[in-house]
Amino acid sequence: MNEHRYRWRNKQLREHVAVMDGSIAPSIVLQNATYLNVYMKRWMKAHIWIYEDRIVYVGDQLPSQSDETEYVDCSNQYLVPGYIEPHAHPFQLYNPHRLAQYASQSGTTTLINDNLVLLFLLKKKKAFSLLEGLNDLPVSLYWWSRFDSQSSLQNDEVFLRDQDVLDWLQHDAVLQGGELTCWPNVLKDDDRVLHWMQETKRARKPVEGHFPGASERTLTKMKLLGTDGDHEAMTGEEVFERLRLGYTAALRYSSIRPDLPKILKEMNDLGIDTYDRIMLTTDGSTPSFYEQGIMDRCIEIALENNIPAHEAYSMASYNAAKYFGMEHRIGSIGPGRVAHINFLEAKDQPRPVSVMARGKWVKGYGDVQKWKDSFPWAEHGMDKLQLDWDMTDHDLQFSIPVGLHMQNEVILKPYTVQTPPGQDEAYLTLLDREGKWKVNSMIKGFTTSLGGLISSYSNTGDLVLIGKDKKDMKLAFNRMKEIGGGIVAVHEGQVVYEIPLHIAGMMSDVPMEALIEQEKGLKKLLEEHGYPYQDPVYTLLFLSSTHLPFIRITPKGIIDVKKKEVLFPAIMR
Ligand SMILES: Nc1ncnc2[nH]cnc12
Repeated sequence: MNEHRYRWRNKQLREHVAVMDGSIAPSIVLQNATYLNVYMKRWMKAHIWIYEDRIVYVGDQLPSQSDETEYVDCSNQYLVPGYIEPHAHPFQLYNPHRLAQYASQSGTTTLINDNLVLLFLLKKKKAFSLLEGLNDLPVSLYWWSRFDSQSSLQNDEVFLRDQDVLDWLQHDAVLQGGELTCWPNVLKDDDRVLHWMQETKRARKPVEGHFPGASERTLTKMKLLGTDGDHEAMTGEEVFERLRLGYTAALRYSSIRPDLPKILKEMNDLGIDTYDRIMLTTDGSTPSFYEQGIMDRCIEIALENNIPAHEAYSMASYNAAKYFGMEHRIGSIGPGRVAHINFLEAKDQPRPVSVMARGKWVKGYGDVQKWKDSFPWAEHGMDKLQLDWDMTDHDLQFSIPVGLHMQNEVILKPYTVQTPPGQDEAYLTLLDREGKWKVNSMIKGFTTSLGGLISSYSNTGDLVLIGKDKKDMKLAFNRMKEIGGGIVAVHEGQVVYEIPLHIAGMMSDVPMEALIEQEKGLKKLLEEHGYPYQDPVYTLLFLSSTHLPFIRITPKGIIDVKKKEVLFPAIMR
């Protein structure tokens, strides 16, 4: 474990003190800086000394020793702590490495990431070595430990072994337990998850909820069971309730729920003016949503809604650091913290002109840290998808009378399928990526004309097939298999669009800017074929996710979410 990523060794701590004693020169001195002191909620002036990856001094002294020291005159800039994304899903077609690179350019230099995809794709040992490997970046990547698959698997009971979850919870890179997308089961009788929640608290780490539309009673009961935070408030009222009950509330601005402006207006109308337990999150937005920025964009929206600047910047830094019990390391400009610092031209312009991450320049001033172009995913067991089986016509026989009717990108209601399929109905198949089982149904509201679309990107990593033409659907499968995983669209016998996902069929390894264009192309194609909503990638992700109402297609079969009942089981191929 290269621990220095999560803690400094005694030798390093002694060096930091030696810088103060003047026997070692600091690496960088940020001179005449106006910086946000988040502890006292005020802008102050100081010289800030950096040594390697750490802030070692903030005050009016300059170092006696300074050969090799880089002096930076910050007199006409405003310095704020590096931004923290407290609730990242680093696999929405992008991968953790590319997301971190891209996020750092707009000042988000700490991300707390969902481990769900790692649970599906890697055994624990491999996952932990991936976490170490991802530490080659100057940003701070932390993780959370999931307690459920968020779907209904054939092997649900062995998806998460007790000891594995406990090992995840103990890991230095893991800062929280959850998110609790399985909260109804916990409330009912799932003592395994309840045990893991208690183990999380014993480790002095918070438990994150997932309580959309939850009543006061549910929020209270989940508090009694040990939940600390929730990011699902969609109104000012729902934020008020969470704060009143002692939750930390992350306000969301995401591709599927861009609620932040509305929430802030309603919070202002309700007279909420206590922000210490407020964070901001983009909650795993799909690539093109991030063109407008990440946490910097959330701060900008807060400033536009009259949130005091020192509060807005703290929401995206210090408040998150405190929530995770990490304020000794991240979230502020003070001695001892990791040198994540954003340099602004003005207090009301959160998009930094320069970014320092772990004491290295990653944007703007100085010799900018050159990112390694890509990450050795194959060495970490996440290579291209290799299927050793083929689809047959037998896979495309549809007899189930119940289909999934889209109410929006992600809410699905059951309906009685029509024969022959109606204009806005399409065949829907979920195929096991190992080729063992299949589930056939219909989907209403996804497309009115597209011959075939396949996606190896899904909640469980199994293959989602949608289309109006069975030949096109098979062609899409063959092309996806040929390119080693991805999203492929076929129409009238031709491949009309594809997004390669060469990291285990789930993630792309192209730079974010290119991926954003690829996603835009997919959205345009699907719009031309009658997809009526804004976020098709989320539709593909959540078709098999049982944390959303009302009906899902999952590895176990067609599931009634509320009743947790298998309406039509998966069939072995
Ligand atoms: N619960 C979830 N799982 C995966 N990705 C998500 N993006 C937003 N919520 C998510």
